[in-house]
Amino acid sequence: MTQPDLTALLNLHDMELAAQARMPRDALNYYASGANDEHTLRANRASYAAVRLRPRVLVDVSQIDLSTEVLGLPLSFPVGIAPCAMHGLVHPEAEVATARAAAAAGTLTTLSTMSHRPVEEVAQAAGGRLWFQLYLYHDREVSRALVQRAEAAGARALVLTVDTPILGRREVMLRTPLHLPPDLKLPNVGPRRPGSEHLDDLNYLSTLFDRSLSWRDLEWLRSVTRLPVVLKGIHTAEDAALAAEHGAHVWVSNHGGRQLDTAVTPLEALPEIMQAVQGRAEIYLDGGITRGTDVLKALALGARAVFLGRAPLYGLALAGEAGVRRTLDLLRAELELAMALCGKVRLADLAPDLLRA
Ligand SMILES: Cc1cc2nc3c(=O)[nH]c(=O)nc-3n(C[C@H](O)[C@H](O)[C@H](O)COP(=O)(O)O)c2cc1C
Ligand SMILES: CCCCC(=O)C(=O)O
Repeated sequence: MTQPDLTALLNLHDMELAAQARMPRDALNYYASGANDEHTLRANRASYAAVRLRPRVLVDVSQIDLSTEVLGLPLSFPVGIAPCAMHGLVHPEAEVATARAAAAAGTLTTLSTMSHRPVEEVAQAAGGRLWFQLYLYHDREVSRALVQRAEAAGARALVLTVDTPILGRREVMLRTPLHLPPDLKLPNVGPRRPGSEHLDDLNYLSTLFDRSLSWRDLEWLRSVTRLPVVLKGIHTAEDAALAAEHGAHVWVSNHGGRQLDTAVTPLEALPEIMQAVQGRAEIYLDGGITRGTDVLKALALGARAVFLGRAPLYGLALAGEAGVRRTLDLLRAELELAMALCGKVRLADLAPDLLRA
């Protein structure tokens, strides 16, 4: 297929529609779907639109600084890439292209355990701008080896996903199951189905995850790594407080509406979480971000940075590294414009008073 004219795609919605028109049906279903009735999937996006801004005027906005830091890593703007499985379904360079684009944009990628490229190769492409997402296996020795590989490769944090003891019920995928190409291996995944040459389906993969995972296992994780730990999939003040007590950072997320349908949206959950954590941990957020004003609202409520799940995948499907770069550049430009129109010149100026109560 010919390369699309990226300059004609003016925003992340345009990118999404253009990508969807080119993607194989089963991959599209896998990327786009949410759980059950997809209420949370839709609500994630709608919750940004429902919040109104209170812009200030007559502020000198001739210089706008979008830079920040996450766990000590400087970012050129507060938007990173969330871990998504299997980038190879839509582009041969897979996670390597995504990591290169993020690094070139001065931000970071979170590599999924379920990636098509090995963590060592992606770490090299990411030039140090890499976090590693962990699904914990029943077999702790397999997980220990994976954690140590990620650490040795140069990942700067471990993102333990805590909202997926069992895969959510994505009914679109039950109707059209994802065909996992046997030639695409998952090089960070340990055990294979006995007697099988390849990892055949998502539900089988999810049976490798340890459903008994609990707060106690954080001690174990600490015993095998010195990297900072971020818990991804926190929805409540109670769990955010526990995360902080366990010395972990907090990634507010409902897994892009793919796990528990009708779960609270990240923007709704953020205020109680900020209140509970009281600065003891860094707070990030993902889910439904497609506009610069979405980023602005999450930061105004206290998130240090936000992450994109599906949007970079659509960029990747369209044009590999250049497509992911376009996704990030569009959002950066929108954020800068939104800051200017709100009379804000640095991220530290963003506070809840920017939003109508
Ligand atoms: C196709 C796909 C695969 C995903 N794979 C993972 C994964 O392997 N690990 C994980 O923690 N989250 C995974 N997620 C969830 C994302 O990290 C993120 O939480 C979510 O996509 C954010 O919502 P957004 O897509 O609306 O930006 C996946 C999401 C999608 C869409
Ligand atoms: C078993 C793979 C899970 C990947 C994932 O987290 C998702 O599809 O949302």
